[in-house]
Amino acid sequence: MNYSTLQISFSSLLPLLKTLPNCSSLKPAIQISVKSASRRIFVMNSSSKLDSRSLSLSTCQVPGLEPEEMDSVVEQMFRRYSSSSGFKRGKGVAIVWFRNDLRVLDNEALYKAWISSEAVLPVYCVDPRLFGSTCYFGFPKTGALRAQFIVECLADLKRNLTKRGLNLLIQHGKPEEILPSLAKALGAHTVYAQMETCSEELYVEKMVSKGLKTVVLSPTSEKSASAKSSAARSPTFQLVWGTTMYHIDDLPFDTNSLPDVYTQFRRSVEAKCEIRDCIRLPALLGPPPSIDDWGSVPSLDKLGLQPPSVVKGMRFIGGESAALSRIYEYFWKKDLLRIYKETRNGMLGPDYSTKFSPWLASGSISPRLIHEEVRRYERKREANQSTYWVLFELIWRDYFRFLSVKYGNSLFHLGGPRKVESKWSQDKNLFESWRDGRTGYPLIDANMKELSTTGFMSNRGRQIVCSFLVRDMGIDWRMGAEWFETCLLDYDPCSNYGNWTYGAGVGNDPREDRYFSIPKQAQTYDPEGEYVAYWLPQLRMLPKDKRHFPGKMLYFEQVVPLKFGDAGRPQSQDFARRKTFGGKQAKDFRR
Ligand SMILES: Cc1cc2nc3c(=O)[nH]c(=O)nc-3n(C[C@H](O)[C@H](O)[C@H](O)COP(=O)(O)OP(=O)(O)OC[C@H]3O[C@@H](n4cnc5c(N)ncnc54)[C@H](O)[C@@H]3O)c2cc1C
Repeated sequence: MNYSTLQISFSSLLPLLKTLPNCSSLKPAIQISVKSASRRIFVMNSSSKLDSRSLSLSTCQVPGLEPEEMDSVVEQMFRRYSSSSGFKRGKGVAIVWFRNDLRVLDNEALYKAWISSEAVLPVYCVDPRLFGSTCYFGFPKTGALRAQFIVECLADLKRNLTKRGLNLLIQHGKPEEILPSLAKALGAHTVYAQMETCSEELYVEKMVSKGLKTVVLSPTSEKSASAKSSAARSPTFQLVWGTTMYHIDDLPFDTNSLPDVYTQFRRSVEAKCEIRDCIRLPALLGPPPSIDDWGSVPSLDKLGLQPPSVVKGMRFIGGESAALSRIYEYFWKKDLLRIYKETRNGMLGPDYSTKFSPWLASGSISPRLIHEEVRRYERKREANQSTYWVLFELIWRDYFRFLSVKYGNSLFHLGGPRKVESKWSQDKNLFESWRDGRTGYPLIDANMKELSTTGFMSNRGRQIVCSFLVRDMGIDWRMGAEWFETCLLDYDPCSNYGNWTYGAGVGNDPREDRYFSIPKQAQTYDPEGEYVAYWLPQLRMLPKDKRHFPGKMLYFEQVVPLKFGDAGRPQSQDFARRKTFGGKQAKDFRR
């Protein structure tokens, strides 16, 4: 029997849908999988037991809500996280430069811009450098899947700002050229933005700040906030902290003395800091200054990328509306928060973990809003280890962000924060077999195929493929980290490079140096081989206990002949490293 997946784009369906009643609020990215033999529409139900015979067909949308349900969730959430009280406002025009904070709710930069002015101009710059190449190995800096996700985030941000009486100006080019010229044209007194911590982003901030200093605002300009002052001045550049759950100013230590052990960090912040409430803005923020051309959300073609299509696995929808809907779906509708701690190490389907990371990385949702929702859930339903554990994981995210402040560029260097000297290979063939999912180890290959097909991989999968690349293959960990940078929807420099340095044993904490044995991981986390059979259909015909060890007959020859000892460790930990060492070392020039 032949199966096929039929992907129907929204634009091709739109003329037809418009003729139907009650379809005015349909959203893009509707994906329908059709089982061609029976014409039965198959939509993967994440909470049902996954049947690997049908799994080759299934694509599921995250969040899995219907458009009407999503609209009503977003409306409710916007009401809950907005303020009804009056605010005293400033004068003139302020600009908000959106970067990795593509949201309206709990956005302090937007709040400060609004409160300090009579008119706010929200701006996003499509910076060509984000679509260049990675630093050492020249992979695409932003792969098509993440680009698509960001484009959807921008479309949603524009919609949500418009609903609040504002709009989003989208311009193509470098922020250091766009923002000063906008500030000059509008006489804006301040440019607000969310603060970043890694050097590529800091470099752009520095250039923006330099550019703004060259702008001279006329003291008599009515648009200027300080019209009363007689001295000519430049627009101010104000950076606002906003990426973490705990605010950097509330930490009980200076970031230079951040504990090097996660547990010490966590215990200390839990005991001594409060998580701030979300910032609440009124429902109406407009009108914005008058702009002739607001620009449009870029197409993937315009970014020089092929539009991707997710034919299997999870298809994440970008934007704040989708993020709020996912919280509702995961916490309230499916009640999965209650069991997160037991399910979080899964690998298959949308519901074993929250899947918040792509929205957190793009800033479509703030961790503080997730925190408030967890507390609300605890009050309304129950507090248990699972509700706590989501916060526990978000503290890991905070920790990697603060570590990037403490350790700076060493996070990207071969020796990592501890400047560990070890020899790595850059064997192209080995690396490509890992990247393309051709190592001959189903658990590795399935995970790598999921990554390139969907832009997502579970935390369990990430730890396993990282360990395999660096410990079994002995490959330069930065090759893996840069490939993740290309592919991940949730790519975040701090979490990505922080986790890779841990995986490679060069992180700040020497005790975080773990080897993941493939047989043991397979037995514990995919005992029936469902996950590998989903991504590698050729394994489906095998009995479940053979799917992880198919031998050469059905599968690629294994590229690294591991000799597993009793504990599932290779007999010599340095086996692969010695065998493959000899590749050219990359020059350590990153960032
Ligand atoms: C090699 C490697 C690379 C990684 N690269 C990234 C990355 O670029 N961006 C990214 O967001 N995460 C990264 N992670 C962390 C983690 O794998 C993902 O955050 C998680 O899988 C996302 O799925 P989720 O949202 O369902 O997580 P959940 O299990 O539901 O956790 C909730 C949230 O906690 C945070 N979190 C959980 N685990 C971690 C962790 N180990 N480090 C930092 N934050 C964590 C995430 O924000 C996540 O959304 C990486 C992990 C490894 C081992």
